[in-house]
Amino acid sequence: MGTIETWMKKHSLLYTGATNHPFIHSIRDGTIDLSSFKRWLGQDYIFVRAFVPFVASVLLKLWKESDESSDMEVILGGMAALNDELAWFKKEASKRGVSLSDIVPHKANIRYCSFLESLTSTEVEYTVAITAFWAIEAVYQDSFAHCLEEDSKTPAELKETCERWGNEAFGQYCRSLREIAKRSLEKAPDGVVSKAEIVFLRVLEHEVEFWNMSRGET
Ligand SMILES: Cc1ncc(CNC=O)c(N)n1
Repeated sequence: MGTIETWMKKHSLLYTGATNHPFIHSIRDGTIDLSSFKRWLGQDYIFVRAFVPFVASVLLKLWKESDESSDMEVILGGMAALNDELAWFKKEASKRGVSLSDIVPHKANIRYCSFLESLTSTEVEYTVAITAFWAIEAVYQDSFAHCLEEDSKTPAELKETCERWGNEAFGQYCRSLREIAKRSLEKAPDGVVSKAEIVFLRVLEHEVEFWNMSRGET
């Protein structure tokens, strides 16, 4: 059994907590209030701005540490998509009257962004960073895909947001990242695999905190 498959079984409660959070349920059942959505939008814009340099650091580690040449295209493609994503946040914010330049980062967001920054250190192995990258993307894919399911009551004005991360192409991209992480973990020494597992769990915890914050709970 693959390392990631094992982790998913072992930590399924936490993974489900991150991907079936009450914030996501409230989108899925149409009970979300607009203020929560706007809070999430502004905070996520700040997060994505910190995510870009993190992805750049993954590319740098790949170039230095990995011989798997096709991995670069996948990660570079992800980075290019973040360019569109930042433009989308700006458009969406202006449509909803959210001023992105006035957003004050929330504590949970600051903690998550600092965690990302800590992973950019040259001391952190490529295997560990690519595992985090996959987990961060996979949580959004699985979460927002729930909001697009057959029986969901996602409000029409939130469909576009859910499709951004819940669409099939993003799903395929996440499967590619998982495959890259899986192969890297297979070749890594036990100590690095252990570090990657801890980082995987930290990502899930940060994602749960991020949703809590978006609901206005912390
Ligand atoms: C908090 C959080 N986690 C994951 C993502 C998805 N990655 C890039 O958009 C995101 N936007 N925000």
